[in-house]
Amino acid sequence: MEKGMAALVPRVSVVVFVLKEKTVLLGRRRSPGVGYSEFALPGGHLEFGESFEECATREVKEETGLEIDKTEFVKVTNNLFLDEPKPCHIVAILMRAWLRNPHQLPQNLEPTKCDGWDWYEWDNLPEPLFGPLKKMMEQGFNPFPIA
Ligand SMILES: Nc1ncnc2c1ncn2[C@H]1C[C@H](O)[C@@H](COP(=O)(O)OP(=O)(O)OP(=O)(O)O)O1
Ligand SMILES: [Mg+2]
Repeated sequence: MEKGMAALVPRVSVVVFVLKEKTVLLGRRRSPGVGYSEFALPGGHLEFGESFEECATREVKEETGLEIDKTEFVKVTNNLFLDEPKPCHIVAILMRAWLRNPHQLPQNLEPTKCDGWDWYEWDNLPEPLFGPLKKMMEQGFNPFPIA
């Protein structure tokens, strides 16, 4: 490999459908890079030694202040962003969870990364939606458990 060139490796991200009644929590991304200005789920990179549930709990807390409960795995996706200025390959672990206290409000704790958080119905999602999320929605995925 050329000197000074970072190795390109896949990374693992944990992203969370935080569910409240019939809605899911989304925020508009402000961090430079993939999904800039698009609506996406809270989440981030899995840290060394973490379980998926621990990572979900930590990322949601860091980004929104919300405490989640009943966190469970729903799906894994393989995401290639090869045409980006900084190409990346993300294995996304999608989790779902509910609020520990249904009255707790989301806070925008990382305002350089996100415009703010709000609840949206799955049938009426905001645009522009982050690519991987849009694809899942178009394929008929639904994050809510079957009643
Ligand atoms: N729904 C999704 N499907 C696939 N990939 C996603 C999804 N949501 C986010 N990602 C990707 C985008 C990013 O490349 C990656 C990490 O998320 P991101 O929010 O950018 O990290 P972060 O800055 O919050 O975490 P860290 O501080 O751990 O790096 O996950
Ligand atoms: Mg994040």
